[in-house]
Amino acid sequence: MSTRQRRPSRTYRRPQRDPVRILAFEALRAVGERGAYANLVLPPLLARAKEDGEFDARDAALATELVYGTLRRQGTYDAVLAACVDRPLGEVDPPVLDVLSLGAHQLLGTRIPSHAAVSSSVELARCVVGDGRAKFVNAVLRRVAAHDLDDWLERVAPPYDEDPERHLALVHAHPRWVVAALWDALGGDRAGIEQLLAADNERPLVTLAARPGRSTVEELRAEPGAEPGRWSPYAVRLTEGGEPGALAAVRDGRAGVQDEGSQLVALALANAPLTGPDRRWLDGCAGPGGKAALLAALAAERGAALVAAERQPHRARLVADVLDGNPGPYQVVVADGTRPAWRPGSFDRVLIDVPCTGLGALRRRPEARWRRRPEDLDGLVALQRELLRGALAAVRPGGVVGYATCSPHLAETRLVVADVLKGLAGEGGTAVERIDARPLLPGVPELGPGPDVQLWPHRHGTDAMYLALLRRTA
Ligand SMILES: C[S@@+](CC[C@H](N)C(=O)[O-])C[C@H]1O[C@@H](n2cnc3c(N)ncnc32)[C@H](O)[C@@H]1O
Repeated sequence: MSTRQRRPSRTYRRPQRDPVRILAFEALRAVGERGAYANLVLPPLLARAKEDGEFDARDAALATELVYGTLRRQGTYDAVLAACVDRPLGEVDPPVLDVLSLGAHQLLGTRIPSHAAVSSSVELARCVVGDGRAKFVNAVLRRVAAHDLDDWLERVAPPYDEDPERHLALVHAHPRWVVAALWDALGGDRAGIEQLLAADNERPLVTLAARPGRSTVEELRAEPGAEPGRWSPYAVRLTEGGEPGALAAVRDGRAGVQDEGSQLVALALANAPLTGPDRRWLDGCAGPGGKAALLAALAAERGAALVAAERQPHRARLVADVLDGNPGPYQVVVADGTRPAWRPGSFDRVLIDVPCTGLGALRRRPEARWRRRPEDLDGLVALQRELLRGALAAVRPGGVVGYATCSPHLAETRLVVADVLKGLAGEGGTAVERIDARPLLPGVPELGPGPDVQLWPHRHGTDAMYLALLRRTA
């Protein structure tokens, strides 16, 4: 018999499974690995967790905050993590990096106590990437936990006076090129751009639009915490959150979830002065159909009909769903606005809400700022010009076109309009005059020098929508 004493083996402890953090990790993986959108990935994951009885409302709120916060501040957390990892972050396995980012957010962006943030991240790592890498996660997050966010920003961001754009990029978690583009569009001093960048990091209230003739603001205000919007007569803001999809009016399509900026764009186009008949309206980039639904309802009140055109068949189907039940005539068509399926001069009013970088809607798409590249602009701007030319061909002389983007990037807003108008002037055919859009957004202050309008999250509480109104004169 051996006389050797056996060392007591360390008893293996199973990792603690935390459904909230596992779900947040799954959502981050879907966004990072499959290019999914957090606002689309998260709701079905949350619904399943609730159905399985794993989640209550507080768990859902925490999971949402962890996913949105981690994605939104990714650039800042990457800079902090890079200072705590002894190899380039690109060499860290993406799932491990997701665990680290989630941990960094809990440590630096929430009130979760440091010990709980580290230990829950280590347990998560044990569940999803294994015990070996959990040790690495533990070591890195302990380094992160040594400082608070302000301390870290002083360490990783250059002083403002040395490099203002990089400073703001790290402090407010935006890519540098986005800071530069937003600042160009906004103009002004440091205070304005800081307010805008900070507003981009706030989750907006859910806003509903009561579609005229189908539901009323009074009906929607019966919801707990519902308040009238700030600018649109059809808007209701849900100040206590909740699930808008559960509301009967939203479920039946009589109301929709729609930012007030989008409502204002549709309203301004609908109210822009024109000469001659006002019966045929076109939404040339209609999918998924938010503005088309408001326009179709307004058109119905005035005895006009809306054609809603969309190039992608699956998005055209979404438009058809949204318009179903509209009280007046409408048609949904799959059509490419650069090669119109209608005769020139067919419409009295045309909205062209073009595909864009979406830099005006960063509040609701937390990952978008990191995914977009400045190179994306080339293709988008070329398409935007083509679509605006197509819209001007589609409207009859005397009719109006609204050119809208949910980006304030000057290359997508003023420069597109200026380029197209310059081109038309050289051609000597179609003639266009600009309409001052500002009086068509009554009561809304600080819309810019005109004649176009630019809304801003920090000034108006809306997405940064842009609208130029053009009337064909020949
Ligand atoms: C910014 S979204 C429009 C949002 C929509 N107006 C709303 O309020 O729900 C732009 C839409 O234009 C569509 N699109 C892109 N290229 C197009 C084209 N050449 N012709 C028509 N639609 C196009 C995209 O598929 C996308 O659905």
